[in-house]
Amino acid sequence: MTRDLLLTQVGLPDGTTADLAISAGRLVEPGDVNDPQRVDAAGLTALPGLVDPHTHLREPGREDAETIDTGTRAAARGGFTAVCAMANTNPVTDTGEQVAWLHQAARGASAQVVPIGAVTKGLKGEELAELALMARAGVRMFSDDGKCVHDARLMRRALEYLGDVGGVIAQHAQDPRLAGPGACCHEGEVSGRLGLAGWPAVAESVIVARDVQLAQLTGTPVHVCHVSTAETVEVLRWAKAKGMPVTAEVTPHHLMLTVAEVEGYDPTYKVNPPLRTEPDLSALADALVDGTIDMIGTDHAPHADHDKAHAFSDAAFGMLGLEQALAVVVELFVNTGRLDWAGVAERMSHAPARLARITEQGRPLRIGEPANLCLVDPTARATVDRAASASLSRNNPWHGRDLPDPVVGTLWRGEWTYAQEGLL
Ligand SMILES: NC(=O)N[C@@H](CC(=O)O)C(=O)O
Ligand SMILES: [Zn+2]
Ligand SMILES: [Zn+2]
Repeated sequence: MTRDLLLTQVGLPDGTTADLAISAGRLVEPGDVNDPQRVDAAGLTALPGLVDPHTHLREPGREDAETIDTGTRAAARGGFTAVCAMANTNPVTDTGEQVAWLHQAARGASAQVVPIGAVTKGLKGEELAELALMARAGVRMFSDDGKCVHDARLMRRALEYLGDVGGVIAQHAQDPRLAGPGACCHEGEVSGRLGLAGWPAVAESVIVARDVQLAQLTGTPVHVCHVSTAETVEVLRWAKAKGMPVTAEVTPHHLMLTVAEVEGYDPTYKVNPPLRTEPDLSALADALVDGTIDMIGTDHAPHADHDKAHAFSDAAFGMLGLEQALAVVVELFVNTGRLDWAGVAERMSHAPARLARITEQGRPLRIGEPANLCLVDPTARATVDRAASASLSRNNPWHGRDLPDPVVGTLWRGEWTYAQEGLL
């Protein structure tokens, strides 16, 4: 049994200050703790534990890039108490057995691991995976992420099946014909000048426009992964105004970095979908603030050096995300006054927990609730050092940048999964 805990004078998302007491993994009345460990939290803010709707853990199959252990330690370092694990592992999470394996393998991890099931067998886009058996094993979110479910008929059938189990499909929206083979850079002036195959914005928004209508038709919700363009924001705004069942996420990198990063041909900045333009970034930011985009998804995509250290066109797609996600959100939205802490908690904890139907996460910090929280120092800053990461991989797009360094501690079920030196 871990020791009781008392966090004194901690700021809460609603702007008030209180003492938070924790016993047996739950928030309790401050009078109900016994000989607690005391932490002076004056000046710090407590957020509900962050929930990532989109993480690549790489285990099983690519344990040289990330494992459940290292990936969830990176999550804890970033303030996350739950991560939804994408299905594009080897083997793919496309059966009930594979879901059960992941639940078992994640015992002892530093955060809750929520398996996402594949929509199609082997992510091949040809026949449906064992949706009902995975649902029986507890899966509610399904995705072929890395690949788009591009066959409209298959997408419709998957949505029809999932209606009965209360599921949702998270779509990697990329028309494979419009973003043809080799497409690796936002189609525009930069791709032309650098001689890189273009990935046009419209390849994303046409799939989103189709999917929101399939969601409407079937009544089963669609979630749009890593929204990257102003055109997609327009489609989402229209779909939500019509009451179509759709949610969407945006990554920290699509909010802060533009295609200009690609000028140096550094494969660290090769990601799917590609980094876009300033007008896209401002449309994405406005959409996150006004609720058109519901939440942050990190798309934490670790890759070993030997998969990244190639010519830009040959390198793997993806970048790390868990450890600096909150830092980027603080810099862009809290420090500019565009979101308060309650707004951050909604977009990085409550909304993703609702999406993934994780009942014990994304809860308000109230007596009786599970003690999942992240302690934040709103003023701390640091220069990011990719070597200091808990991840096994080093493809960190924030390396060398001066950013907020907000997370000082993370508690999952009342236990410290991360605590900055000197906190305890
Ligand atoms: N985002 C990426 O560039 N890569 C992801 C797949 C994905 O999210 O599409 C990966 O698995 O590496
Ligand atoms: Zn994707
Ligand atoms: Zn992904």
